Amino acid sequence: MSDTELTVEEQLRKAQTLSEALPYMHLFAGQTFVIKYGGHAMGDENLAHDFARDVALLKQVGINPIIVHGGGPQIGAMLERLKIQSSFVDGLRVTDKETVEIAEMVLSGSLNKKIVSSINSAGGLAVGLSGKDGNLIEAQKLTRTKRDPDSNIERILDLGFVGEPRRINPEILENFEENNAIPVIAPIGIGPKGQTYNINADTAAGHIAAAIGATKLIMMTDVEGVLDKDKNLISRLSPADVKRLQKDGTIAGGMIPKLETCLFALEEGVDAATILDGRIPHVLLLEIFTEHGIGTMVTDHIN
Ligand SMILES: Nc1ncnc2c1ncn2[C@@H]1O[C@H](COP(=O)(O)OP(=O)(O)O)[C@@H](O)[C@H]1O
Ligand SMILES: CC(=O)N[C@@H](CCC(=O)OP(=O)(O)O)C(=O)O
Repeated sequence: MSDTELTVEEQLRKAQTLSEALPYMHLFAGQTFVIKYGGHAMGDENLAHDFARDVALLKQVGINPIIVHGGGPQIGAMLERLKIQSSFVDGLRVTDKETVEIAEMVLSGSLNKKIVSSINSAGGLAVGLSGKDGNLIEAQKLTRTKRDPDSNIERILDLGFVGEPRRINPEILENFEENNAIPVIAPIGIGPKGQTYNINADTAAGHIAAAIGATKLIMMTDVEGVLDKDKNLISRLSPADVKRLQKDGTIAGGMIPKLETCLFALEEGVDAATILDGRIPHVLLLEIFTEHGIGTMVTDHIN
């Protein structure tokens, strides 16, 4: 519908919404937000288009958005096409030599470029890179342990080429900021011997947010936010709440690395970490520029 077809009330409401955004624009100008764009959130063409426009808008109003993207479902589809089996432990893909090659190809290749070109078509200046570029994400093999409930013995799980960031070198991102560019980062890390590591995108986003002193970490996924046992949305969580939900099994699968990352980011000085429903059109704008945020906010400041 064009603006001329709107009633006066509808036009006024539009103007009001824009005007309400002004204090947030002032508040956030010059701040850096790390936005994790999940593989599930990027499935729908219209939503992907909205996302790209929102990111371009953030940059236009003086916020510095840094995009870290996932692509779990897209890696899964490629593995299936190639008839390669895949399994997950606590939301992390067990990654052998063949799988890490596919993960890198999908994440740093077509998927990264799709997001870049979509933001550029929306008027932004996006540049794609992986954690290997500029040594952005130096990684090491992730070690995960699990306690056997029967024997109470702690076992080391071998997840193959799953990495965790060891050191983030954010200098390359500063160059992007100086040139008004929006970095779009694929979560692939480089090991000490040049190995390629597959890093969970939430984990990569959290480490990048911590290393650059981001104000906010925003994670876009395919659920409303964190749900309780009765499937009701939990709007705010303290770190202690997260630990309790983890212990009683309310959170599982992909929500585990997401919330672990939120806790890590808060400990490292990020103000707030928010999990948002990427299925809602323009969810980023709603979260950032309106009084009532949506989704689940993990924060130390519970009032
Ligand atoms: N308590 C919970 N609340 C919400 N989602 C949960 C919860 N526990 C497990 N999940 C699962 O976590 C998923 C989100 O993680 P994931 O699939 O890795 O998303 P993404 O690809 O966006 O990173 C949800 O789709 C849901 O299946
Ligand atoms: C180690 C690990 O699990 N890596 C992930 C990387 C992509 C990712 O995290 O994508 P989403 O955010 O869309 O889930 C994977 O292979 O699926």
